[in-house]
Amino acid sequence: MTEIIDGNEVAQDIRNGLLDSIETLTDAGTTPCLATVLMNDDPASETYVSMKHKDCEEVGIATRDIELDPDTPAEELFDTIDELNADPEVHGILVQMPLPDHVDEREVLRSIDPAKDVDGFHPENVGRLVAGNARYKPCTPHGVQKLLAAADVETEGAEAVVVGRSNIVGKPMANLLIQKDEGGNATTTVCHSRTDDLAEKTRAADIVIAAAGVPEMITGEMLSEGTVVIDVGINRVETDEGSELVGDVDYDSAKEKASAITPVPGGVGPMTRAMLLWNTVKAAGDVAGIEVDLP
Ligand SMILES: Nc1nc2c(c(=O)[nH]1)N[C@@H](CN(C=O)c1ccc(C(=O)N[C@@H](CCC(=O)O)C(=O)O)cc1)CN2
Repeated sequence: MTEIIDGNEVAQDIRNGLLDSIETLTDAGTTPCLATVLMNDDPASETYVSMKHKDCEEVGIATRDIELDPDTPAEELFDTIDELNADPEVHGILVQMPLPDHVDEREVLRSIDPAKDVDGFHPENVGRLVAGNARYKPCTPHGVQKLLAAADVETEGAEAVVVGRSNIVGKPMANLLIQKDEGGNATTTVCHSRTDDLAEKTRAADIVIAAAGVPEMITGEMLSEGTVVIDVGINRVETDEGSELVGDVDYDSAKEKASAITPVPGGVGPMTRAMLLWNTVKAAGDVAGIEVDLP
């Protein structure tokens, strides 16, 4: 029987597990607060940002919602970030990706105060992660670790294959998997568009994490019996019946081989949002000097 790892359920557990810490912080005068900056008019990004606000509202995290027209000069975005950096009531800042072409994404990430960088994308935070001293684990890979733990998947000693080498998912995911921590100690291979014989690599894996951004590219015949399959892809594709969300895994054929698999939607996506709340509560705890209990 293949286990379907329910991301909505695990994310709800994470949100519930944050409630006491949020209450403690709020009672001590530090209500955790997340500021989001949206500078694109992609409907998917708008959906993600509004879901993040709804999640915050559900658990008692305050929010600031900043929307900039995609044509806004980059300087205005930097001024906005400077203001949020200086605002003592804001603990976490998230600039929704992607950004318009005229804005240098790296410069934007560098301009966020690393202590408020709840995405974990600032070079200082990337460096800390790689060095095994993470301040904030990036939300999607951290969410994947929580999903694996919820499904009792042992990473220690496992052969893990990460398909994709993005800065948001592939690279930090591989880094977390090789750390000497819980959810790490895996023998990890990173595959990408130049990998020779991808199927050979995925067939040798105990855990496959698909994060290539290519709809349904990992099929059942690329997997061995009993593989754990985590699908990070979120691709909107047009079908005869209209548009549909699919992952980077061909769910039906992969499910035939997998011992456990995440669906899309309802797998990794909700966890990305839950771990953002986690990082925001951590950020507020650090500011308040209160050691919060994190689930
Ligand atoms: N600053 C950031 N930008 C982006 C990130 C990020 O981590 N930080 N990741 C992705 C998108 N993303 C977060 O913003 C994200 C994607 C999907 C979901 C989600 O909940 N998906 C649902 C389905 C939602 C739907 O119906 O469309 C699911 O999978 O069940 C949340 C966050 C790019 N940008």
